[in-house]
Amino acid sequence: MSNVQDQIDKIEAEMARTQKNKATNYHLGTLKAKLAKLRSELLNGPGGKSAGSKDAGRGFDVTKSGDTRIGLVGFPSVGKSTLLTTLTGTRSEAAAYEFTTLTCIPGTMKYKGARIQVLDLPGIIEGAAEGKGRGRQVISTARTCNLILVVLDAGKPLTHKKIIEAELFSFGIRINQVPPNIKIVKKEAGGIGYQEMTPQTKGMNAEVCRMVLKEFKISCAEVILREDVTVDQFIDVIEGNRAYIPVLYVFNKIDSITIEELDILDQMPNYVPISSRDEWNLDELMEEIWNKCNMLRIYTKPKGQIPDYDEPVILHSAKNPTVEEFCNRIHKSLMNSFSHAWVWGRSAKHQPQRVGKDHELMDEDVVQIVKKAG
Ligand SMILES: Nc1nc2c(ncn2[C@@H]2O[C@H](COP(=O)(O)OP(=O)(O)OP(=O)(O)O)[C@@H](O)[C@H]2O)c(=O)[nH]1
Repeated sequence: MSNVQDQIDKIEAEMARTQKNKATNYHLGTLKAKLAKLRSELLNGPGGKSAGSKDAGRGFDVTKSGDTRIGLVGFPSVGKSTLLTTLTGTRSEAAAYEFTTLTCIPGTMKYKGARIQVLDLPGIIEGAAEGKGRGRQVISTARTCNLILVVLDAGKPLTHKKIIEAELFSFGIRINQVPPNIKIVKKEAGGIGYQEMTPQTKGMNAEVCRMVLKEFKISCAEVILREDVTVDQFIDVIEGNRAYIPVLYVFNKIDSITIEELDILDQMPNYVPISSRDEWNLDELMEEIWNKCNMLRIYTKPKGQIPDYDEPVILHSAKNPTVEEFCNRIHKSLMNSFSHAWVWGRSAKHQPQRVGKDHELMDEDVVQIVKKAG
């Protein structure tokens, strides 16, 4: 373990020493590939690619207890525990049991009918300070979060933000990014085919592509870059086990800074100022959490009954989910007996509208599933 960490430190030091210019571009690409491989090894064990790969394609993922899971990350004493208690009230014993081995402290809150599980992920930054011993389970739990709140002390230097971002990056977590539009098809023969659909301005070219692929022992593949990407993004697609998670920066303790200081912080994207001690601005925080998680509420309506408005089915998606995705969220086998559905709400052209499995739902629609006869 420490041996791998030593190698990582060495490469990071070499990269810091290397001046960035055209001549060193290829070398830096190779170093980045080496670094990515070592980080994977540190996370998953030698040769292992498994730990994170299962959740890489999360879309309508169902979390264990609750509809949505959010994780709190921050340096000691920034106010994570205070925030967790303010948001979730008393801690749930049942949920605590689930995580005894993780040293994650969970709580649950309800917002707009969704049960949101909030986890404190303490190991992450302590691990960063020591440079080793990051709890692997805490990291894999962080990777399953629908949203990460980076909690910062508004009175402390912004370098803390950078350190946390670097940590999350090294765990294979990509914050506030979408997966890059790159296609890589491995082949048996024929060498490397390289195509740019858009001119590359961030360091990619045919030679860098070839050298990075070589590091990953890929000698035959078709590569198509459909957008302007960085070498890091290219490596992300080769490794294929990245978790793309939205992040909100929560600046706590704004009760102890001046209005002028607050104005400066205000320029930052994805940021919410709060005081968890004085309970300032928590409404905005909840609304931002809701928006960032891309949650949709779909109400179910059993035949002949009024819809269940207390317990919506929660779906996560940046785009509108289909009726089929809704059914799969309720039960894996439901589609086998699906005939059609009745939909009331914003997605329906008339109320109700009879729809098939491909109909796209909108927030707060009401759906009644009709099963096949027999
Ligand atoms: N002024 C002010 N102090 C706060 C606020 N929130 C928390 N604190 C104080 O900050 C200190 C640390 O708060 P905690 O909630 O224990 O912080 P933590 O991030 O959980 O700390 P660790 O458990 O060490 O990781 C406590 O003394 C809190 O009373 C706030 O909004 N304003």
